[in-house]
Amino acid sequence: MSNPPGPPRAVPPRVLSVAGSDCGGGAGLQGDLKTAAALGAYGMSVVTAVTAQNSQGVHGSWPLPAEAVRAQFRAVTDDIGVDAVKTGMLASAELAGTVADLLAGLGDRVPVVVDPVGVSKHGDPLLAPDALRTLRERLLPRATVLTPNLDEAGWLTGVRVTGEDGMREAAAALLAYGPRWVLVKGGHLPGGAAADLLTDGTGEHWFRAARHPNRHTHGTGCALATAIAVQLARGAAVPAAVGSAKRYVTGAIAAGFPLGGGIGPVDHGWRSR
Ligand SMILES: Nc1ncnc2c1ncn2[C@@H]1O[C@H](COP(=O)(O)OP(=O)(O)O)[C@@H](O)[C@H]1O
Ligand SMILES: Cc1ncc(COP(=O)(O)O)c(N)n1
Repeated sequence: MSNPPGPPRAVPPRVLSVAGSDCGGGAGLQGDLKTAAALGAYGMSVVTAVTAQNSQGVHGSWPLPAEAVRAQFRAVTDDIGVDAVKTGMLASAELAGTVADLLAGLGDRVPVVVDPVGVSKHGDPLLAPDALRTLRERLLPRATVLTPNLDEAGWLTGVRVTGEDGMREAAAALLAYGPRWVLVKGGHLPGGAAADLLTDGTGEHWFRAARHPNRHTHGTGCALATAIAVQLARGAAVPAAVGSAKRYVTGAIAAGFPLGGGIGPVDHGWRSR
């Protein structure tokens, strides 16, 4: 016996994460899918690389063939469709170029949040050094929002950021590569506040939260970027999307918990506990 047809169901915003797999579940595509689910979106993933990592560090990393990345992307976009994309770990110059090509095929309508992941919280590399140029020249121009932390802003621009003036200088240098907006994350600056600067070159928006002493911050940047993508997928303007994502990640950091013997994960599901 089949169910009688009901009213059409609302479809949640569709968010695609193009990222590395973190088997430990805190960052990468696992963190992205948890974030999307926590915020009521439908998450999908294109795996760029498999990593073996946990709270103590990254113990191995295996990029996928470009063909596998293309096939995953096409499987999603040809059938299911996407309302926003988030990119994270891209592993190599070849994969960064492949992803840039795929995004170009998507057209300009779909917002793209580019998190230029370079190293893990433990300092382990997640991107080959020769990928920098491809990232800068091919990915950054397609970004609706680019979300570097201070180290990433430093290696993308050569600006050493040690304070809020340096964040402004790095943001201006990054805008020259073509992203529509830049969010320089000040999470690693010393001081009592975790302050992030959002700009499109016409003004500044500062997002400040009290710095939480919790050391369990694995996955902060991934959660923030995906939460921005979720709000953009819903049609929010960029400043509103970042404000909402900042509130989400601040709560997730405050609730981060000790799993493993090192840096534990943020709590993606904090709002439902
Ligand atoms: N201890 C903390 N307390 C509150 N917010 C933080 C803390 N650490 C980082 N953040 C915030 O988390 C977000 C991610 O930033 P960050 O940790 O710098 O990124 P990444 O994970 O890329 O290194 C930013 O909004 C930043 O301000
Ligand atoms: C697959 C993958 N992507 C991104 C990060 C960065 O997250 P964090 O900076 O919290 O280590 C990571 N560790 N692993």
